[in-house]
Amino acid sequence: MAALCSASPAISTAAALGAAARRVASALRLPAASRSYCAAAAAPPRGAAAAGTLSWRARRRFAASAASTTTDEDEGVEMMIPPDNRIPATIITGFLGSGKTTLLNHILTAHHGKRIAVIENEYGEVDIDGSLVAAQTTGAEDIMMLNNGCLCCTVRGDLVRMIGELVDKKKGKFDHIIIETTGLANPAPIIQTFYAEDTVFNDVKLDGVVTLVDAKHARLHLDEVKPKGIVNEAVQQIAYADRIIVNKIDLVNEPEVSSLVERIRSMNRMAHLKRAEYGKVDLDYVLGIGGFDLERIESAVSEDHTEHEQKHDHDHDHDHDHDHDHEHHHHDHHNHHDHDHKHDHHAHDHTHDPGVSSVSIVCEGEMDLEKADMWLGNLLLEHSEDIYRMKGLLSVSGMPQRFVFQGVHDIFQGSPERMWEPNEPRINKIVFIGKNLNGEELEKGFKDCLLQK
Ligand SMILES: Nc1nc2c(ncn2[C@@H]2O[C@H](COP(=O)(O)OP(=O)(O)OP(=O)(O)O)[C@@H](O)[C@H]2O)c(=O)[nH]1
Repeated sequence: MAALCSASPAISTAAALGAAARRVASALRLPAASRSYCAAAAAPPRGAAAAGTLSWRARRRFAASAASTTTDEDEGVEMMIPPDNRIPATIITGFLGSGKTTLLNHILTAHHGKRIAVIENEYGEVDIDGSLVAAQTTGAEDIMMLNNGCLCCTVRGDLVRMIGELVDKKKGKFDHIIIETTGLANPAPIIQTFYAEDTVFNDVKLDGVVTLVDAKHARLHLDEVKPKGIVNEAVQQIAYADRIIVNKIDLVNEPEVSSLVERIRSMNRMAHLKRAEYGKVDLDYVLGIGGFDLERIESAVSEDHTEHEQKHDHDHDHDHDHDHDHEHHHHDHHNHHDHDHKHDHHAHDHTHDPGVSSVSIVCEGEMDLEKADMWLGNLLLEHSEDIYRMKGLLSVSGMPQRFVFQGVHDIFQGSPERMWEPNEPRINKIVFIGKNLNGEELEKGFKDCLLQK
């Protein structure tokens, strides 16, 4: 497993810290020769495949995303690496009755030219939803049912088997897989399946997690206090989303929607958010979104901030209607050219929800790789259970490219991306979504990794 970036001295240092730290450490700490290429590692989801396999997977992924910068040292591996033409898969989640099937039906009956295979997980139901039967005759290439339990727990193995079957028997006959989870599913283990299982990982890539939120009832579920150790699925579904659809807005008034949107934003500011009736959104909002592609991370991270600074710009996907005013809006990221000093931005730490929140940190300067390595390693070692989602963009000292990364708990992937422009401000950004996040500590830890001048 340590062979991922084996020349890295940080691996041995981090070994003492344990598996998660070691892998994260190897993700950032690279021998100079391979920095431009091999730059990531993944930790195994709990109970998943061996770490060595995952490291290899990670390497393959990153090589695919940074193939143009291969070094001799890695050529042997690179030659084994196919281009990433795996089939994209979208997870549709959302609490019971939030409108998942309605959205699925909308997708299947729309004219998008995509051939879609559907895996539908109905908890304890036997028959396919009536509306889907109609859809089956039009849009769906294949519909498979998982009826005997919930995807996130008892039938994960069935999901793996079904994806395997789809790929074996029907490869080339469909372009996209949509998985509709039960309303009670926690998306985390389902996401992890895409990284942990060879049969899935080799042929299928996770495109994104789309979460439906019932505008009328969501509050009830979000407020529900669960017994110790039991997750609130409604919260989890929002926290892991790449796209959020606040559905059923016809059933509530505007202030109610706005306050719900504000609350959702406090839990996940990385996801795009739209309001809808009967799941009616543009298809490119939900399909082909690349929420798990490193190439898209920068926009995800950037939008997180521009949203707060461009409250009145409605030209893009975000719902800007949240009316809570942050004190930190005043920085203009576009004016960094005018600054010749280090310009730090404050962490946005939302505390509306005592459980899940998001913390975003932006600061200018160059990261000390070793420090960032150790910090992130230790952080994940101690808090990977609480850190649901993480995305970032770093300016690493000595690395000519921008380094992008994303993570889900202890699964971490990162890669050098495009070159920094000569006059481009070296801005580092990181966004966390999770439980019990301490914004101040995170901000301090992140900024302490900056190279001291
Ligand atoms: N008024 C209103 N009803 C909606 C809307 N979207 C969906 N519904 C209705 O809400 C009910 C539940 O929708 P589904 O799409 O079955 O919800 P689901 O999330 O798949 O439900 P489960 O599979 O049971 O978790 C259906 O009767 C839908 O017709 C909406 O925007 N407005």
